[in-house]
Amino acid sequence: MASSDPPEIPDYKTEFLQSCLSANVLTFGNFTLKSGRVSPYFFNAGLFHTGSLLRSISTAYAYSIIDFLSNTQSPPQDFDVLFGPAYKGIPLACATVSALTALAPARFSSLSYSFNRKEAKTHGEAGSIVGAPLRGKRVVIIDDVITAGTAMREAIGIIEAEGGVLVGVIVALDRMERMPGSGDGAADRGSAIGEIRKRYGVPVLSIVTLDDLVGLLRGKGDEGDLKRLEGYREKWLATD
Ligand SMILES: O=P(O)(O)OC[C@H]1O[C@H](OP(=O)(O)OP(=O)(O)O)[C@H](O)[C@@H]1O
Ligand SMILES: O=C(O)c1cc(=O)[nH]c(=O)[nH]1
Repeated sequence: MASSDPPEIPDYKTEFLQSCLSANVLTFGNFTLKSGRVSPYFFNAGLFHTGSLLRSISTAYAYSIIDFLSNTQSPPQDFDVLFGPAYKGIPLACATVSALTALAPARFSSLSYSFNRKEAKTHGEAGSIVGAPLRGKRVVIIDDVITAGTAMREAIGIIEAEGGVLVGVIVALDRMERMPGSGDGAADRGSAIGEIRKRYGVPVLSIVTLDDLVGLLRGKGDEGDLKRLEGYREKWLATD
């Protein structure tokens, strides 16, 4: 491999990126993000809505978790609950618990899922948590992306309020960008992912990164999209 070539990535990551592109989960244009930042690309996990696409994304999350656990000695070696923040995290948590159990039943068949309601229910079982109760449980959060970290901070707050212990986070795509906020222009600004790692001392995994996407698009994707993506990465690339 020539030194200028992008590093090789495992097959499951390439297949995952290809399925994102063919299902338009990854699209190119002008998108206003939750934080207000305008991005030339967007990851819409809601489009993984068929059985085979859901299976593809959940298997990719499951491989990433198993890869991580088999290559590290540091905690967490085990966790009890996969928590998917409403709304897009919900099917991701359910499907990934199922994928982990299918791939490694001895290890994961008693893993649970859990998610929050955006509005608390006041009748029937009431409350805002659906699935496994979190009290005393080791919890991993699963979501699609983290940009400013607002959704993730909210999810961590819910887990803490319910008495759970955060032991890890996994997202599909690491956008590798600086946290939007007051210091947008500052060269030393880190990512929301980096902040979570530092603040909570937990691993934050991703199936793929923006670098993986750029590597795949080089020579294959639309030249204009690739240029805009590279320009955006150069402008907002995080320092951590
Ligand atoms: O890091 P942030 O700046 O918070 O942005 C990322 C979050 O934004 C989107 O969710 P959103 O809150 O739009 O809700 P949804 O899942 O209901 O679409 C996305 O699914 C992430 O959870
Ligand atoms: O930052 C966001 O709001 C965001 C980015 C992205 O790629 N996908 C998404 O659902 N939200």
